[in-house]
This record gives sequence, structure tokens and C-alpha cells, in this order.
Amino acid sequence: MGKRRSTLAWGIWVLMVAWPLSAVGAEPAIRTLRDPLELRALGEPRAVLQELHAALAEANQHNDRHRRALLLLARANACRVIADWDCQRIAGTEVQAIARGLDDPLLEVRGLINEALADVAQRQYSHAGQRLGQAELVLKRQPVDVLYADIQLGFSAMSAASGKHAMAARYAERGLAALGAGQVSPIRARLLRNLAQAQMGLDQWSAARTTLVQARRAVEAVKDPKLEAELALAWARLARTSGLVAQQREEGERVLAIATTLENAQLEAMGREVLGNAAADAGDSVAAAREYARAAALFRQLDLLREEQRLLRQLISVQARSGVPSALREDAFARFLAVDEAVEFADRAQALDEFEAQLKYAQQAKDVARLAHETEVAQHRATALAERNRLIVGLQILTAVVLMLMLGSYRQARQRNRRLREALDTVREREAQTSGLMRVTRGCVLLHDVAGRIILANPAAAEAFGADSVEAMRGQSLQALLPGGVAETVDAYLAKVRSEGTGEGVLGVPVAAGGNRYWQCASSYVEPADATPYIVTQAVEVTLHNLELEALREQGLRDALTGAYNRRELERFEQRHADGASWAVIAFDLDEFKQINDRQGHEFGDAVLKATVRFLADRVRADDVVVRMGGDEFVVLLPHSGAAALERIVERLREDARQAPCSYSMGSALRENGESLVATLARADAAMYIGKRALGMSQRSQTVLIRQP
Ligand SMILES: Nc1nc2c(ncn2[C@@H]2O[C@H](COP(=O)(O)OP(=O)(O)OP(=O)(O)O)[C@@H](O)[C@H]2O)c(=O)[nH]1
Repeated sequence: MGKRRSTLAWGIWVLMVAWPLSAVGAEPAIRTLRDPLELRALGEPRAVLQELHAALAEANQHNDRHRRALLLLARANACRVIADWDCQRIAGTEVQAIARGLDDPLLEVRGLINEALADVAQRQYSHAGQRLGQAELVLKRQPVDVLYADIQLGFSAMSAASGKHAMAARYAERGLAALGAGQVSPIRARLLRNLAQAQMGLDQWSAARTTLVQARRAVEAVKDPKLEAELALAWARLARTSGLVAQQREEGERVLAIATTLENAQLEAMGREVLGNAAADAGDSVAAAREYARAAALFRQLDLLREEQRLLRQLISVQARSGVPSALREDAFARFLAVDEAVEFADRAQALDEFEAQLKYAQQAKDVARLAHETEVAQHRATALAERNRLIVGLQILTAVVLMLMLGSYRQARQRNRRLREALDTVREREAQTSGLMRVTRGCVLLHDVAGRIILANPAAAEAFGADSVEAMRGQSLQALLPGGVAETVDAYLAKVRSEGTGEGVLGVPVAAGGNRYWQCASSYVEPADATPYIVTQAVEVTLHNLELEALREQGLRDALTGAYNRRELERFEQRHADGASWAVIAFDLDEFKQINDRQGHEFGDAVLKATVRFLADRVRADDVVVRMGGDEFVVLLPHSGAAALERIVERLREDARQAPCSYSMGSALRENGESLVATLARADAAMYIGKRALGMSQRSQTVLIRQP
């Protein structure tokens, strides 16, 4: 039991101290992850640790976090070579923190491997398993074969430490497969070494030898003294099982030489153990006891209890055979008991820890796979979601923009429609008012173009023109609707309105029954900015008005009693015949009319006056005009009359004098030299008075003819 346990512990120790970090310069991607000091640390760890102080300070000064991480990895490697596990763990942890800040998965993986390595060395398997699982997960983000192989190396070491050699061998083989057969690198040498250790654990000695040969060939390609020493230890173990003492010694010396170079106390202890084994196997108990005692002391210094215990057991064994003083043996034995007790205690604690570690490890492996799967699924889902969200957001923005545009144009359209509706309502209202106005107005309203073509007419206009409807008026010309002779007047009128802007006048339109109908017209020329000019004409019939006026005027010209013209007619007559025309005038004065009034009464006198007018009118021509000048004085105006015509009428009046209601005196005159009517009248008057005087009073009274009018 003790020997098996001792072998197991030895194997674990070898793996623990020999498990290297990842290969140096193995792959281009990894090469950028290493500082040259990391490589140098393999041969000169302490010198490198010294130099690292300055290099780290410089990186800090430049705030170069990436370089700081690389230098810390170099420090972790140097610490590993000199078996300073705390130093290695701290460096590894810090590298992880920097890597996460830089989002650099490869650096993070390397930091995790270093931390796990230190955990395994100090038998904290549970923690180491977690770190390695995490490293495997992070590496999925940026897979690199060498780092994957490095992680497999870690798992293989952990499996070996748990006594699972078959599993350790499988991990080592998996790492080797990841590297590829042709690749020569330190990591490959280490995987081969682990495989050989596992094979030895499985008692596959021949296979282990073959594997170790391959490992030694692989390590020749790189300068890694610690790895060389670790292989020498493996060879020594193999040599011991084969009983090859000389080879054991040779390997032991090699380990010691390297330990001295590296100042690695652990390696020295291991080398001394090999030499002790060789001496013990050769039967040299004294030498064996000496080497074992030195090795035990070194392990004691390093606080490696199990190793010290193993060496003390071997020491006590050889001391018993070599016959060393009992005092020394008792010292060794007492120390052994103390260490054994401590180891027992540690073993119990570790057994529990290992159990939990295995549980966690198994769980973790599952978790890692599950996490990897979930991560992958989550990444796909996140990508799909992000894509969908982008699409949705894009669509939402597009929809919002379209909606806003639609809303804007809808509002504008509504406002436009409202304004249009209002304008339309106003137009309709005005149209209704206008058409109402047009309908009810008694006057004619016409809207026509400048040539007289009707555009619009009201019912009054249609009626005035004798049209069936206002529609029938549309398009017809005013000139065509009016009788011949008036058209020219209309043309002149429209030309005046167009040139002056307005116009007004009375239009007389002959009617079939005779006479005229008169229209008082007023027109306005309208020239809209964006339409054809037109004219608005209003016409009010003034026929009746004109007739009344005519009657009044006529009335003003007549003598109220007799119906003969009065003096005002003289002026009109003169105007009518002024331009060189001939006229003649006969003046009358009733004889002794005063006496008629006096004798017969005034009314009788009036009747005589009226009868006298009828008498005169009956004896003159239709164009001749009888005028009562006042009282009992009358004149007859004879237009276009010469001496003959005058004579004829005077004669007739003289002949018919006896038929007159009253005797009268008369005198006549012809217009001379275009004189005025007054002048002609004066001469006729004068002639009449001459006649009257010539007759004398008595004669005059005889000629008074008194009869009923
Ligand atoms: N009944 C009537 N008498 C009138 C009217 N106008 C004037 N008379 C009268 O006519 C008379 C005219 O008188 P006179 O001028 O002296 O003339 P006469 O009496 O005819 O005398 P001689 O002319 O000299 O013959 C006056 O007595 C007037 O009063 C009228 O409208 N009706």
C-alpha cells in the first residue's frame, strides 16, 4: 500500500512540477503572445525575474497594458521554473484581468492556464478544474490549437493527480492529436511526457519507454532545462523498474546539474532522491541514506510534506539496513511520525477536496459543454434578435416618417379643403345673391364681350329682347338681336365704353306697332388680371317716362284756355327753322274784344277765344302753327312759306272773316334776309296795327261779329 501510494505521489509530483506552460514559438498566432523574456525564463528564471521589474515599470509608464500582460506571463513562467506557485498564480490572475479589459481571449486563456497550473501544483484541484474549464470556453471565441493542447495538458495533469491514469493518457493523446503529428514543440514534448507517466501508471512500461524516446527527441528542439530535468526523472523511474542503476545515477546527476543551474531546490531534491534510489538499489545504504536525508531536508524547506514523508520512509528503511546510530534513526523516525500525522490530516482534507473536485469537475465538464452550447445559441439568438431589432427599428422609423408625412399632408389637405369649402360657400352665396338680384331686378343686366356677344343675361333682359330664356341669349350678339339701324349705334357705344371705361345713354328701339321703346343704358368695361375683358351693361326702359316728358313739354308749350301754342313755341319754331329756311307770319288781334267781355261776360269771351283758335286752325296748313300771344292776340307761323303761300292763306282768312266768331284785324310779313322770328313778328304786328288804325273806330265796331262760338 505504502509503495503504491509513494509511486502515485511521485508521479503526481513529477506531473505537477513538470507541467509546463504552453509551447514557445509553436504557432504564429501564439508567437505574438509571448515576450522574449518568457523563453529566457526557462533557462535563467531568476535573472529574468530581476529584469522584469524594470520592464514592467516601463510598460506601466507607457500605460501599455498588452505588454504588461506579456511580461506577467514571462514572470509566471519564471516562477513556474523555480517552483514559486503563489507568484505564478498572482501573475496569471492579473493577466486575466488585463485580458478582459482588452477583450483579448488568447491572453485570458493563458492567464487562466497559469492560475490552474499553480492550483494543481498546490493540490487545489477543484479550483484548477474550474479555471481549465473556463479557459476551454474562452478559447472557443478564438480557437488556437497550441492553447487547446495546453489546456488538455492541464486536464491530463489533473487526472494523473487524481490517480486516473487512463483519463490522463486520453487527455494527453487528445492534446497531441490537436497539435498534429509533424509538429515539434515543447508542448508536444510535455504531452509525450505526461502520456509516458500515465502509461507507467498503467504498468505499460514498454509503451512508456517508446513515448519517452519520442519526448526526449522532441525536447532536443527547444532549450528547456526544466523539461529536460523532468524527462530525466521519468527516465530514472523507468530505469529503476528495469534495475538499471547506472542509468538512474546518470539521470539523477543530470537532474542535479540542471537544478543547480536553475537554482531550483525542488529539482535538487528530486535529483537527490534519484541518486538515493540508485545507491539503495546498488546496496550502498550509507550513500542512499545521505541522499535521502538531503532530499528530505530540501522538501522540508519547501514545505512539501508528502515528498518529505516519502523520503523519510526511505531514509528510515536504508538507515535500518546501514546500521547508523540509533539517535539519528530516532530523529528521522520522530520527524516521520510528525510528518505522517500532518499528511494524514492533509490527506483526509484532500480526500474530501478531491471528492468534491471530481464532482465539480464532472459537473463542470457538463457545464462547459452546456455553456458552450448555450453561448452559441445565445450568440445566434442575439445576432438574429439584433438583426430583427434593427429591421423593426428601421421599419418603425420608416412607418413613423410615413405616418408623419401622411398626417402632415392630411392636415394640409383638410385645411385646403376647408378653405376651398369656405371659398366655395362664399362664391355660392354670392352667386345666389347675384342671381337673386339679377332675377328680381326689373332692369336688364347683360354681361357681354367687347364685341357685344352675350355671356350672361338676366330674365328681364331675356324678356326685353323677346327671348325664350336667359340660356337662349347666351352666345348671341346684341347687334343681331336689335333691329336694323340700331346696330351701328350699338357698335359706336361699345367702342366708347372700351376706350373710356364707362358709357351711358338712351337707346331708342323702333317697335313694329310704331314709335320707339327707349332704354336708359349704363355700361362698365371690366378687365380682370387673368381673364378675358368683358362689359357689364344695365338697361332700364324709359319709354313711358319719355312720353310723359314729351307730354309735359308739349303742355308747357300750349295755352291752357284755347289749346293753341303759347309764346314758348316761338323759340322752338325758330330753332327748328333757323338755318336759312323761309317762314311767314300772320298776326291777329280781335276787334273790340273788351266789349264782348263787358257785354257778354268773361266766359263768353273765353268761348270766343277758343272758337277763334279753331277757326284759324281750320284755315291754315297742318304744318302751320297757331300761337296765342296773349289776351286777344294771335299769330299763325307758316314754315317754308313764300309770298304766294302767304297770300293764299291771308286771302282765305279775309274771305272767311264773316264766319269767324269775332271780327279781327290781321297783318302779315315774310322773313327777310334770314332775320329772327321776332323781327318778322314785329313787322307783321306793325302791318296789323296799320290796318287796324286805318279801319277806324266806327268801322271796327261794325266788323265785330258776335255769335255763339
Ligand atoms: N274773356 C276774356 N277776356 C280777355 C281775356 N284776355 C284779355 N281779355 C280782355 O280782352 C280785352 C282786350 O281789350 P283791348 O286790348 O282794349 O282790345 P279791344 O277791346 O279789342 O280794342 P281794340 O283792339 O282796339 O279793338 C280786355 O278787356 C281784356 O280784359 C281772356 O282770356 N278772356
